[in-house]
Amino acid sequence: MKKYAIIVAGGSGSRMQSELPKQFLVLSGKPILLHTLEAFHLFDSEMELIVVLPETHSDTWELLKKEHQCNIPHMTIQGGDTRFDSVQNGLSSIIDQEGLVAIHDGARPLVSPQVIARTFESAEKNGNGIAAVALKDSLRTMVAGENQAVDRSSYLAIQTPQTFRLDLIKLAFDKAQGNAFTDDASVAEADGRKIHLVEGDYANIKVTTPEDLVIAEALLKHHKQ
Ligand SMILES: Nc1ccn([C@@H]2O[C@H](COP(=O)(O)OP(=O)(O)OP(=O)(O)O)[C@@H](O)[C@H]2O)c(=O)n1
Ligand SMILES: C[C@](O)(CO)[C@H](O)COP(=O)(O)O
Repeated sequence: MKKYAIIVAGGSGSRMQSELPKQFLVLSGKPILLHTLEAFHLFDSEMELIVVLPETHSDTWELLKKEHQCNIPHMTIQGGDTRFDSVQNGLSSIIDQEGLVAIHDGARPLVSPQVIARTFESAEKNGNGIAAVALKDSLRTMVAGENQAVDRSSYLAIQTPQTFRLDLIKLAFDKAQGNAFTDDASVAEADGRKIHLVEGDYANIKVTTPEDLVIAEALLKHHKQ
């Protein structure tokens, strides 16, 4: 089946508190977004890659691509106000109804070929494949201003890629009410789909706050050894 990847990099990175959106920051000699793009190209050089960018930063990406001699073929499109809107723009750019599409955060540069493969295998078999890992910390819930322990084995941390049969995820996004979904599995679930989890990877972090830059840089160096 034909494979696509939508790499969403349309955010402003407000929690990173950096003027330049975090996906363009350089780690281990390359912009975060370029590490992410390379991970998908390395997994399958035939896959169609779509990069979603902030409205105000298509020039930034063009300059970075030149500077880092990026020759990976990919299409770029404009993002929206929320992650949901950016994914929807990405999906609308795909004319095909048949195929599989991985949706991945541009801010997760450490995704491995094994994790990408697991999500595609599950999507081919079950309609979707969502990367997830067990929690390492204990959890508490807030109830009426008070906190109380919960059983952490009842919860999982959800990552990307989140990979789907193209027709199913396009339909789910078209039917979705509002844009407050924090991930794509929730959109598919709201359309009545059973969600199929596959093993993610603790190294597949989402670069979100400043200390994540230090962790991601160390992991990237370690991966290249
Ligand atoms: N309107 C948006 C918002 C987010 N994203 C992308 O979705 C991924 C996960 O979002 P997050 O880590 O929250 O990124 P930001 O929204 O940029 O960060 P923040 O919430 O700190 O502002 C990122 O790769 C981000 O670029 C997007 O494509 N379009
Ligand atoms: C999609 C995601 O990375 C799965 O963990 C996450 O939900 C994105 O959340 P954010 O608030 O947009 O960073």
